[in-house]
Formats: sequence, structure tokens, C-alpha cells
Amino acid sequence: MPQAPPASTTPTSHPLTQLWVRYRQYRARVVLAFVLSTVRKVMDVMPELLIGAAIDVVVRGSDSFVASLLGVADRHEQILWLAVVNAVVWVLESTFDYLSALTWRNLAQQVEHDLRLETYGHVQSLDMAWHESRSTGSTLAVVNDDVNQLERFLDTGVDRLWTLALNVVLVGAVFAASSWTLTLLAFLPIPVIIVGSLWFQRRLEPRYAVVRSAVARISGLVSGNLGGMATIKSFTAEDRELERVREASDAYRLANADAIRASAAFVPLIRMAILVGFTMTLLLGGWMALDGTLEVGLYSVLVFMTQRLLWPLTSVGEVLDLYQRAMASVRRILVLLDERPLTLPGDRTMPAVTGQLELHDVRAGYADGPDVLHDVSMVVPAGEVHAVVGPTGAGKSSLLRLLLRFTDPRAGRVLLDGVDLRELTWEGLRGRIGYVAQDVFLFEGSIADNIAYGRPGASREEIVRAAEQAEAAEFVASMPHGYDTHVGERGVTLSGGQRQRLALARAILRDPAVLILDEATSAVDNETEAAIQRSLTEVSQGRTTVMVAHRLSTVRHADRIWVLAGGRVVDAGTHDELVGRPGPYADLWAVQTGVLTD
Ligand SMILES: Nc1ncnc2c1ncn2[C@@H]1O[C@H](COP(=O)(O)OP(=O)(O)OP(=O)(O)O)[C@@H](O)[C@H]1O
Repeated sequence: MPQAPPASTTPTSHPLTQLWVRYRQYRARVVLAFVLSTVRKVMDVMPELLIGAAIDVVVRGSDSFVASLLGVADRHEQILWLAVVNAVVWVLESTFDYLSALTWRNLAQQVEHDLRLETYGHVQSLDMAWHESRSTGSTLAVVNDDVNQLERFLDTGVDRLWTLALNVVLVGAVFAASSWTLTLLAFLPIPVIIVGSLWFQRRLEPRYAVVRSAVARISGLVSGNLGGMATIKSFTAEDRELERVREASDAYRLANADAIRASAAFVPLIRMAILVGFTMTLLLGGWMALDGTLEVGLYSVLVFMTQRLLWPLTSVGEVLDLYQRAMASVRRILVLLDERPLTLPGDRTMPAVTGQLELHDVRAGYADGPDVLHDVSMVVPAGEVHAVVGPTGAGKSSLLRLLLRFTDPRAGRVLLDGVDLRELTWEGLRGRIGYVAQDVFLFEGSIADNIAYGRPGASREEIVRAAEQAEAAEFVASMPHGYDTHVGERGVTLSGGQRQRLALARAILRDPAVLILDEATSAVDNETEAAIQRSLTEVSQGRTTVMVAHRLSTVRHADRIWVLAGGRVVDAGTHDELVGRPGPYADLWAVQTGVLTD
């Protein structure tokens, strides 16, 4: 994978300039591709010149251009030479056609591959806050669709645009060398075409930007809905959702229709301009040939050349279309690549970590929102099991996020073994932590793969051991293929409790210094939970554990329980201490054990 290039020099500069500055590694291949295209185009213009030379041979015989060039007087021999040159030119043109297509298309594939990896890699490096503020679908639209648009343009678009320009220059040179009057006439339509193209381009640019964002909107909507299918069905909201997708798709269709209206008018305009140039050459050139002021051979070359000069320009619209779509996509890719994570890793790793965690006067919140944690200070000595409890929205998960450095505190410090988390590398911090999130995510793969995600390369015995400790071994054994049963999106569906146990096994297998459990056993029944508790007592030996739980029976054996309310620590102590004195914990305990019913 290529190194992530620096942020583009000037975000306002042309997307192609930005690509050129960012991706030095492709420059040599781009230059080679341009050279190959140029040679092919030169060969492509040659046959018309040879036809002119052949007519010249027939009309002027031993005075012909070929005769003076080769010193061959015989017409048959001259034509033979022209046939040989023609054959060579054709072979060369075919060879260079192959080589340039190969170079452009492979370049397009390589850029697509590298850019997809780079955008995905970059997306992974961005803050959790960034991910939470954006729909998955819109990110997907950039990583997939926008990268594909650029590939399409590089595949054939650049080559076509370049050869169109080259065509004007080469054919123009032949004209200029032959007759200035005819050059002026044949080139008459070109300023119209250029001005027209630029005008259309300006009109197309904003339209394609709208088209690209409409794609992102559909993508976001559909991927969101696919994730929430159970909710849609349970609320019989299928029609409503279909309507929302229809509206988004309609917006896309209309945006495209708008762009098509603008781009489709382009070709007829160019055709009319071409008609003028071609007719003028045909008419005036013919008169000049009749008057003897223009060679017959040259006249035929120029008529052919007018065709060659002007007709390819009808495809300018199509190529510009491709170009504008690609530029709209490149802009979106570059905007994504210029996003910078706010939480950057430090450069420190500690050889061994005991797992002591400390929060000092921590204040934290999300984006521009208000603080959700206020002056939180707590110490979790190495090897102890601490719990964080409190009403919903109290800030428990937010606190755990700080420990993983998904976000940094607005004020105060968070320390691991006395070192500010901001000083540590990601591996130095997160590599020491086993985390079980509230929403368990299972990857495509087997159960064994999913458990081993915590430590790739773990042996089957280690995986089984972790599963046993997480009370998952029994249900895994009852699965159709045991540890090789496929889970994830296209695999067997597991219950919430089963998923939690796999996630726990994954965290245990990592053998971390710190175990962070966010409602890790909320979906398992009481009996399984009690069994997991017993295992956790063993598992948490020698490591620091911080757990969040609503069910207080889960945390009653913790060394210390922190009670959070409204983002503040309102009490702390052991279970016995906390139930022994009036306060929110004692109230909650009373409610959960059924002593209080209101
Ligand atoms: N991604 C987010 N963006 C903005 N605000 C958030 C985000 N996540 C949580 N909050 C807000 O932060 C506050 C604390 O939420 P948090 O999830 O930490 O509470 P909690 O105690 O874990 O709740 P629960 O028990 O329901 O999981 C809430 O007011 C919530 O609305």
C-alpha cells in the first residue's frame, strides 16, 4: 500500500493538480502513457497523408513529392513504396494502440486499488466521533463509487481527451504547411467548440456535484435501512421506507436528468460548427484546385483532414462528461482524505503495564455539545475490579470511551500506569486493553476466527479455553460446525447473549492488562451471568477490570463501585458500603431487589 501522502497543498487548487502533487509514484507511468498515446496518434494521422501522396503520384508522376523524396521515377514503384510505408505505419499504430491501452488501463486499475486502500485506511484512522457523525453509506459511496468514477476516467477518458487535443495540433500542422486560407477556414469552428466546451463544463460541474451527493444520500439511506430491517418490519414501515428511498432515488434521477440536459445539447452545437468548417474547405479548396492554386493531392488530403480534425470533436462532450463526473468524485475523495483525526497517537510504549488507571478532574463531551462528564476523578489500582453504575445517560459509556481514547477529555488527564494516554501509541494503549462493547460486532468468518480476532494466530486450544472462560463453549459445541460455524452477516444468527459471550471470549483471549466491559453480560440470563461472574473472578486475576452494568448483581463483588449521575461521580465504595448508607446506589439496589417498588 502506498504511504499516505500529505494533505493536498491547496484545497482550492484543481483536483487533477492535487492528484499530481499527492501521487508522485504514478508520475513516470502517466508520462509513459502520454508518450505512447502521442506516438499512436501520430501514426493514426499518417494514412491520410499517404492517400494524398498516392493521388499526387498518380497526377504528377515523376514530379511527385514521393519521387523527389525517394528519387524513384516509376509510378508503380512509388505506389509500392507507399504501400510498404502504409503497412509499417499500421503495424506501428496497432502496436502503440495496444501498449497505450495497456498502460492507461493498468494505471487506472492500480490507482483505483491504491486509492481504495488509502481511503479505507484513512477512514479507519479517523476519530470515532467522525464515524458517529456520518452515515456509513455516504462513506461507502466515496470508497466505492467515487473511486470507480476516477478509474473510469483514467481507463479511457484521459487518453481520449489527450488524443483529441493532439489531433487538433497534428492536423493543424498539416493544414498550416499546406494552405493558410484553408487552415483558417477549417479551424473556424474550433474557437466555437472550445468556448462552447468551457461553457458546458462550467454548467456541468455543479450539476455533477449534486449528482454525486445524491448518490451518497441513497447509499446512506439504503445501508442504514438494511441495518435496521427488523425495526422497519416491526413497525410495518416498509412502504414509508420505500417512499424515502424513492424520494432519494428521484432526487438522483432529477439531478442526472439536469446534467444530461446540459450535456446532450453539446453535440448538436458542435455538429453545426463542424458543418461550417467542412463545407468551407470542400467548397473553397475545390475551387482552388480547379484554379490550379492547390495541388489535387493536397486538396484530397485536406478534405480528409477536415473530417479527421472536426468529427472527433463531436465526442468532446462525452469525454467532458466523463471528466466532470470524475472531478466531482475526486473532490469528494480529497475532502475525505483531508479529514484529520483529532486524537493522534503518542510515540511511547511501555514494556510492561500493571494496568493502573486514573482520571484526574476530567471534563468531556461530544463535538460542540455540552459537557457530559464533569470533574470526574477516580483511581483504579492495578489488578482491581471496579464497576461504574448509574442511571441511563449518566455518562458511563462516555467514561469508558475516554479509557480507550476514542475521544480526549476537554480538561483533566487520563493515565495508564501514571502515563497520560495521549503519550502512548495506539498499540501501547489499546493493545493492552480487552474491550467488550455494548453492541457486539461479529465479523464475517467462523466462530474461531471471531474469538481469535483478539489475538490472531492463537491456537485452537487457546480459543477453546477463552470460550470456556466466557461460558461460550457449551453453545459453540451445539453449533452445526462447532468452532468452524460461520457467523457474521451471512452466517448463522446468534442470540444477543451468545454474541456477548463470544465478544467476552475475544477480549479474554487477548490476555490484556486492562479489561473494559460495557454492559458485557446484559443480554445473558441470570444463571449464565453467575457462571460468567465466576469465570471473571478467575479471568480478572492479575488484570484491571472496569465494568459498566445496569444490573447491580453483576457488580456487587467489585472491589469498588463508582456511582455516576448527571456526568458526576456522586458516590463510591464497595457494595456493602454503598447499600449501607442512603444514596442513589442504595435506592437502585432496593428497586432491583424488589424491596422498593416505586
Ligand atoms: N456519540 C454521541 N454524541 C453526542 N452525545 C452523546 C453521544 N453518546 C452519548 N452522548 C450523550 O452523552 C451523555 C452520556 O451518554 P452515555 O452513553 O455515556 O451514558 P450511559 O450512562 O452510558 O447511558 P446508558 O446506560 O443508557 O448506556 C448522554 O446525554 C448522551 O446523550
